[in-house]
Amino acid sequence: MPDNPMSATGRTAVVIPAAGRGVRLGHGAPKALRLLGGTPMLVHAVRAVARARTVSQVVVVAPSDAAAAVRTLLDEHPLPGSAGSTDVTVVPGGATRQESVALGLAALTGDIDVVLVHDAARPLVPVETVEAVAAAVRAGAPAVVPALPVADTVKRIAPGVPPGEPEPVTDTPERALLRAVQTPQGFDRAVLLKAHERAAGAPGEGEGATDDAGLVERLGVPVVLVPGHEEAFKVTRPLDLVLAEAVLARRRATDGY
Ligand SMILES: Nc1ccn([C@@H]2O[C@H](COP(=O)(O)OP(=O)(O)OP(=O)(O)O)[C@@H](O)[C@H]2O)c(=O)n1
Ligand SMILES: C[C@](O)(CO)[C@H](O)COP(=O)(O)O
Repeated sequence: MPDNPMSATGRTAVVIPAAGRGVRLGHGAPKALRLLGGTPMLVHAVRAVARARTVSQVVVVAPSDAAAAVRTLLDEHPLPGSAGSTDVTVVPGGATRQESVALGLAALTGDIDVVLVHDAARPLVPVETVEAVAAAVRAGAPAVVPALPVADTVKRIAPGVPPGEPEPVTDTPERALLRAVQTPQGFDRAVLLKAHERAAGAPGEGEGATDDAGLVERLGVPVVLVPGHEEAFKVTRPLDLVLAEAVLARRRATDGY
């Protein structure tokens, strides 16, 4: 039986780039292996996406020197309930997020036609967000991104200012037209593969793209936004970890999470 009623053929996979060092979070193990509520952040992220009924394969992209350790870690934390049937593959990552995602894409099984890319650093994404992104791709959008309005006013600055120098402002984009984007970002598999192949194919092609949708935009393929979720925030700096611990404690107390 297909994993989603909208698809007669393909299945949905999630690639989880987890090969970053977590420099901005500070010293310690690679960020994905840092504990959140006593459990590695990566385990939370895998559970979060595998909870989605539509997801049948998860590819974890591990730090290149820790792929075997990550495999062991995931075996020690089996997926609960019906998520237990999800196929979880581990591959070694690359030097950049973009390279790591490309390595994850190479490990997808042949029958996958919808791919979500989800940061291990967003361990608390609600299952509803994962399902909404996958459903929008299944409904025909080639690239779907969860996003939230921006709370701060954003300034653009001139490039090339040395660190420590005052940064000259060039303009103030209209805030109502800005969105902060999250993951999982969802794609038609062929579109995402083409975007990554183009980025890897020529020097400078993928430069400056900080997310996968940015690479797809460079192909001229339309990208659409769906509502993101405040709890899908990225654990980047130490204060984010404090917030993540608080959200997790609340879920455990109120939802039996
Ligand atoms: N070479 C890399 C770099 C990043 N990532 C992953 O991409 C996601 C988003 O990256 P980020 O939050 O920037 O993580 P880090 O690169 O670890 O953070 P930092 O820049 O502070 O070192 C994370 O899940 C991270 O593990 C990856 O798979 N491979
Ligand atoms: C993909 C992303 O999470 C979307 O907001 C973000 O661009 C990743 O940036 P990072 O600097 O690699 O954390």
